[in-house]
Amino acid sequence: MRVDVVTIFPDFFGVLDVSLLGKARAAGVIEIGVHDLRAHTHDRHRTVDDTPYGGGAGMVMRPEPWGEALDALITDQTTLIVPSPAGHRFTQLAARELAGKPHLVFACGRYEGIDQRVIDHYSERIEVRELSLGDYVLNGGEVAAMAMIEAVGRLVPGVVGNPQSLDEESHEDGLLEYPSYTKPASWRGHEVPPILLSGNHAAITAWRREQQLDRTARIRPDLLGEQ
Ligand SMILES: Nc1cc(-c2ccc3ccn(Cc4ccc(CN5CCCCC5)cc4)c3c2)n[nH]1
Repeated sequence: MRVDVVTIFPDFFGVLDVSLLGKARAAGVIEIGVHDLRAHTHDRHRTVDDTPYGGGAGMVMRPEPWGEALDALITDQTTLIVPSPAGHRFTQLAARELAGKPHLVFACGRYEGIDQRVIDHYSERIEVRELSLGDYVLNGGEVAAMAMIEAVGRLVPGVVGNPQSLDEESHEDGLLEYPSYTKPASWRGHEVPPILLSGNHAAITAWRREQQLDRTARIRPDLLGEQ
């Protein structure tokens, strides 16, 4: 898989070299390119924003630099992802879908967002997904893109050491995960649930499923309704 990111803060993505994805990059499983949007401006002040038509607070990102930057990256194999507070909710299902794509390009906006015509233009040519990380407003798309790149990247075969662990984690089966414990068996008066020390794997599996259902009902009843 190849991932390209366009942003006015390219240094923000330096951390990808040290995280789990750093190993994936080194292994050649994932290629990540980070591109400075300002390299596609041609005025003295390298302007990427301007005032909104129709008035309103803040500034909007100009379409021309985006068009030049994205034209240099996009092919018919590309899925363009535009983080946005007004996007579809990014979920584990979306992460799984995106993990199967050959090429992702993340357009990280700032200010009050990107001129809508950029999304409209590329939607005529390739798959474009406006995706929200959650119901809160960030200052730009970079944090959202970083989260999405990590959630997607870890699902790409060869990135995570133990693929089975991916099957047992939260949201993979639509439920929250069961609680986990490790040594010591007793810690500050807190004991590990005895079932987990029993060696009875059928009973342990049943207990873990019950914990998933109980936790999901308590903490995320919406997930049960959506199933
Ligand atoms: N899940 C999530 C993703 C983001 C996200 C993603 C990308 C960008 C690019 C810019 N921002 C900041 C911002 C601030 C305020 C608004 C609202 N404003 C209302 C009036 C009309 C204009 C727009 C929109 C964008 C971004 C924020 N936040 N949260």
